[in-house]
Amino acid sequence: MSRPRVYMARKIPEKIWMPYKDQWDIQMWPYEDLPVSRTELFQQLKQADAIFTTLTDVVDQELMDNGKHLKIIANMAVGYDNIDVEYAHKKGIIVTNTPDVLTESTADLTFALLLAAARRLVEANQYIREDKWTTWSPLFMAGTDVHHKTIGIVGMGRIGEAVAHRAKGFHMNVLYHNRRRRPDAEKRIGATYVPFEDLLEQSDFVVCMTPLTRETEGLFDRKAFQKMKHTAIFINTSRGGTVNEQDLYEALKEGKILAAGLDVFQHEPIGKDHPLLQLDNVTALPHIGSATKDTRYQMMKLALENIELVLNGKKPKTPVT
Ligand SMILES: NC(=O)C1=CN([C@@H]2O[C@H](COP(=O)(O)OP(=O)(O)OC[C@H]3O[C@@H](n4cnc5c(N)ncnc54)[C@H](OP(=O)(O)O)[C@@H]3O)[C@@H](O)[C@H]2O)C=CC1
Ligand SMILES: O=CC(=O)O
Repeated sequence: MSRPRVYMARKIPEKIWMPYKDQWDIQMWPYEDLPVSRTELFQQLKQADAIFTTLTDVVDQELMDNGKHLKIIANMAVGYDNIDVEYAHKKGIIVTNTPDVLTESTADLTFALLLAAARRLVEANQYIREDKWTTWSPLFMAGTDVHHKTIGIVGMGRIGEAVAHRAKGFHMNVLYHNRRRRPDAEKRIGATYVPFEDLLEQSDFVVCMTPLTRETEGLFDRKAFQKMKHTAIFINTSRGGTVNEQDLYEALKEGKILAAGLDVFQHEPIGKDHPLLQLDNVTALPHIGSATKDTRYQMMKLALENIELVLNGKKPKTPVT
């Protein structure tokens, strides 16, 4: 009997896929630091029973129509906005993601970014490297306090709640907004549910932690930034598409808000000429929310476990429904 064909759209360490090498006919894109080309993915899909994707791989109708044997798309990410899930389901293709295993690492990074933006860590580091440090002075690199301030989390899901736990450690007042209230999380954390506009008006730190959907696309626009305090700091570790970047640029430039910490951008990767990088009050990271070795290995393993289950006719651990 022929082995199922599994296409890995990104090179991952051998130790992760080795356990499957006798069960599957594994084909792999040969580069770790370069996304698979669309042409290659299109070709590979003709024969693949399963594909392992990352968030850089757009899997749309045209590609799926080419996947005559395709049973599962296993995305190595909790977000799945790169995949047309509705169409996959119509065709009976299972889509899986990697929730939970990355929650704590992403919350750590989100809070680190919040601290870095508030206390101007990157700017200060750059200052010393450029040999500009001459003396201590009373308001030199003076930032914003985090402790005892109000944090507003838009998207109080798995990662949002983990961020809230960290905020509590800093004695912060936690507000949140979701489409649905979460009384369980309110009790666990001591968080308060508020309408979106109230969250914007009352928060010292506004953190976006929603998935990118039709509803959240461009959620943070001129109107939203205008509602925020002039002293507010905006943090985004969800997806760049939730923000209108032109509006954010103007809000930061005109002092409508104080600063931003961004791990994600509308079109990634961005280059050094990106308008937001011209502003000192932006702390920017290259989409590294879940980037610890342990977490990334767990994400890869979970994606492969999902493939194994589906190819063996079983339910995957973490299906996207
Ligand atoms: N920067 C990085 O490297 C990483 C980024 N991410 C991003 O973080 C996102 C969240 O992950 P995770 O916490 O696991 O996901 P969850 O699904 O657990 O949480 C998402 C939350 O967003 C809320 N939400 C959805 N739509 C809206 C809306 N229109 N308005 C307000 N709230 C909304 C949901 O509540 P409700 O349905 O009630 O509205 C839910 O509570 C991922 O989708 C991904 O895009 C994740 C990991 C790493
Ligand atoms: O952005 C990362 C993810 O897992 O989603």
